[in-house]
Amino acid sequence: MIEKLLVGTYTHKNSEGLYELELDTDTKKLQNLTLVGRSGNPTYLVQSKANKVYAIDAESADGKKIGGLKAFDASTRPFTEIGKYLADGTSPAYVTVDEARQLVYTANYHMGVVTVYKIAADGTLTQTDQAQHTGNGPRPEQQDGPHPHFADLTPDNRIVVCDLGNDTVYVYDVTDAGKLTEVSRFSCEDGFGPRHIVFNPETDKAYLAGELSSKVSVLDYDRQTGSFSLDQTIKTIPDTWTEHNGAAAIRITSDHKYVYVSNRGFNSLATLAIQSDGSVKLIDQTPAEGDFPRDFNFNSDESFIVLVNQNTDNATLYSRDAASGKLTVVQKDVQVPEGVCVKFEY
Ligand SMILES: O=C1O[C@H](COP(=O)(O)O)[C@@H](O)[C@H](O)[C@H]1O
Repeated sequence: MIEKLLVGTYTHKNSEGLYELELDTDTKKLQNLTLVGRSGNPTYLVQSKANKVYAIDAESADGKKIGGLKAFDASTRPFTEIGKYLADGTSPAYVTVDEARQLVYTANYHMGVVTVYKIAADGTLTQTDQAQHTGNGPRPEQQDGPHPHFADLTPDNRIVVCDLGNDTVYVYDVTDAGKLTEVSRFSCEDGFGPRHIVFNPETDKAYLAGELSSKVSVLDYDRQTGSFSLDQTIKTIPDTWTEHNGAAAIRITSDHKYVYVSNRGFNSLATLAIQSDGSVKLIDQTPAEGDFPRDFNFNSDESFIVLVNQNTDNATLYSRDAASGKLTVVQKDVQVPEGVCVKFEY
């Protein structure tokens, strides 16, 4: 069977935007890398059920940076651009679609804002709200101000935002019209650097990746109050690793047995087994087969993982044993320029 996936990239070197790759699950091979959409630094992307793709876009006008989103109709090859939503300043780091409310959320790391857009019937966007974060953290270089890195849905359809810059996880209510109201704030330990979060919607346990600390915290999400409390925190790298590491993507399997985290520095995928009480145990580290694995994702039945290494311009394909969680490298050195986001297509 052929499954298709989209790769978001930086366009600092040889990349020109958004790429499509095929995974042949019979031959266990990634193949046919194709440029499908031109965009500046499309570091994150999302495909809607209506087959539109919203990707980060960074451009410049009159020598100044402008950043935001590009919208594409993904039913053609290459994609057809249907809209561009740019504002002064640096581009966001994350984008997602809220299908139920027909909204799009972005988290802008550099500008410290969360932005909401309404999706029109033709897939184009209109901005409906923006929340400006404030504050900072103890690490002067990376926590000089607020840096929202992630904005996505909770299991009960609120919005959770991970702010790496001020060590805070925010929960917002959102109306169908796309207006935000803050519900709660969870403070991480100093210097944790919350980056991305995933949930088990059956237990309302949340697994929060800390980029700056190379840690995962297990949180309890309370639907009554829309707030988090802390259960457990563990490292995603060995205590003996003293060089730089930044935890990046975190993904949970649909059977809620395993969480995987990419380690940029200690170039690996950490496998965390979820115990019966929802806590996690670090059981394995599988080499990334490249440098700076910023993102990875599962194919449809989660028997494979595709990972992209930003600095070595390559993707690695793993087969995954669902029972043990074990990953086996089946292909490496697949050329993908400056890959930073991996999304399998519907
Ligand atoms: O993971 C990271 O993301 C931030 C935000 O990405 P950007 O493309 O919006 O700059 C990045 O600055 C940081 O270096 C990196 O570790």
